[in-house]
Amino acid sequence: MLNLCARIRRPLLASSHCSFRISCNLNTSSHPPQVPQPVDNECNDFLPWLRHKYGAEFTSHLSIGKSGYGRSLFACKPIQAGDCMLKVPDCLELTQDNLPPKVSSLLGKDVGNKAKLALVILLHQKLGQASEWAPYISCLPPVEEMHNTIFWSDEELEMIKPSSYLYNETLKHKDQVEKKFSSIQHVLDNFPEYFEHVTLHKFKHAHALVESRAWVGRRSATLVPFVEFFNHDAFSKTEILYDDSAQILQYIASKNYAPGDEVLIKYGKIPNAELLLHFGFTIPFNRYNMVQVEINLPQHDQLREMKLDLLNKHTTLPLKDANKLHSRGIRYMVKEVKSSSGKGRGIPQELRTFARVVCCTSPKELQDLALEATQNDGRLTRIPLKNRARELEAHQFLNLKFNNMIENCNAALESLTRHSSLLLSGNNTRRMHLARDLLGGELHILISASAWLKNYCETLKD
Ligand SMILES: C[S@@+](CC[C@H](N)C(=O)[O-])C[C@H]1O[C@@H](n2cnc3c(N)ncnc32)[C@H](O)[C@@H]1O
Repeated sequence: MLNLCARIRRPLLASSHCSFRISCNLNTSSHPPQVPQPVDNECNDFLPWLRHKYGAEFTSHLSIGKSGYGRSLFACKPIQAGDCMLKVPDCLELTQDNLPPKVSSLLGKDVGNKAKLALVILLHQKLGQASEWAPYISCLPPVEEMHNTIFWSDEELEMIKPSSYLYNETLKHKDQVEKKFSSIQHVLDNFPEYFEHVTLHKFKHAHALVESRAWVGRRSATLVPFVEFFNHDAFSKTEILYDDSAQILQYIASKNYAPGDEVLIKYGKIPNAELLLHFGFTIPFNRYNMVQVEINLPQHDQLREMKLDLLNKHTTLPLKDANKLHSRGIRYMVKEVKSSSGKGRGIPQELRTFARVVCCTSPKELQDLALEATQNDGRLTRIPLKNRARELEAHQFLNLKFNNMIENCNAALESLTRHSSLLLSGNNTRRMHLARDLLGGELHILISASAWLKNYCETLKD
């Protein structure tokens, strides 16, 4: 997996799950909502079920309604900053432990938490009204309402091709889910009473439900009815704390809410590519966006081996496996560069190092770089190349790369605009907007990086 994924490895909703004691002023008396909530008739059975199962106080501060993001949680009475809006005991979780032991025992060690939780969903779907979780299971969105890129057709995926990270991750993800399905096939066959008619398509749906709704529990992935109706706001400061001794998750308001206000939480610092992959949505002007830049050492470069060797010895890049570089190039994640004349934060130092090495034309230059690295902290080209012409060339090389990406992105966005009138189905239109949001965000980053590089090159010409 790329760094991007590793860093925010919580496609399951990020829970703080920290050991923390806090005194809460959760009022345990049951109040009916003081203001009408946006109506959600499909949840008619769910709230009474929830209150019956977990007590009326569970929903004393928040209630379910409809928002522009699907179902959402709304304040049903005034909430002050610092109030505990919701207390969730461990017992409210649906986990892999809900699989019958005879099913679990047949699952191989290679079957992960998410696949197991997907099986839990499938099992309860099959049980229908006989399942004690039926009111909750029936509230889960159907596949037609999900836009995670794993569900996009080849044609739809073409729209996001210039976003090489998302495009490649989607293909990888599809492949992984298919492999997971193969690894549980024998279990599905063995227990038709639970899993009859479970197809790859149904498994993908259940798996995507887990990815977009489950929390990383202390032991495994967990689904938490009601809690999963929190939608994402990158600016939300709602605190999520875990009281170890009481084994209760607590949601602490960071601001005041009036009855009827939508209450959102922050899933994490998630760029649009990840939001689209795991949750099926994007946010405009997402400040966590990143673009993947993929570059390679030209095959015809006579100094290629020497350059590879140098990069392997003196960088902390994903260069450990030089074969990877041979075949696929190196991938860097680039963020927005805030100021075209500032320090260039956002263009990774390693990317500039790579460009400086690529542009060397003699063994002597490479040896000098190696010497400089050993004389300093062991890392390559921490300072600009002494040879200004070469420094200029390296950054022009990079800028060329960025400009090509800008062109591709622009062309894709133009094509989306041109074809928008031809797209008739609802999903297509929605996905086209998502693709536009994604590419628009990436274009913004590429332009900012290119502006910085252009400016830097100008300073070298002075
Ligand atoms: C954990 S669920 C939240 C409840 C969900 N809205 C529902 O109707 O069940 C996550 C899903 O909600 C939607 N969602 C959450 N935050 C969103 C946002 N800021 N913009 C658009 N969709 C959002 C996405 O479909 C996402 O996969």
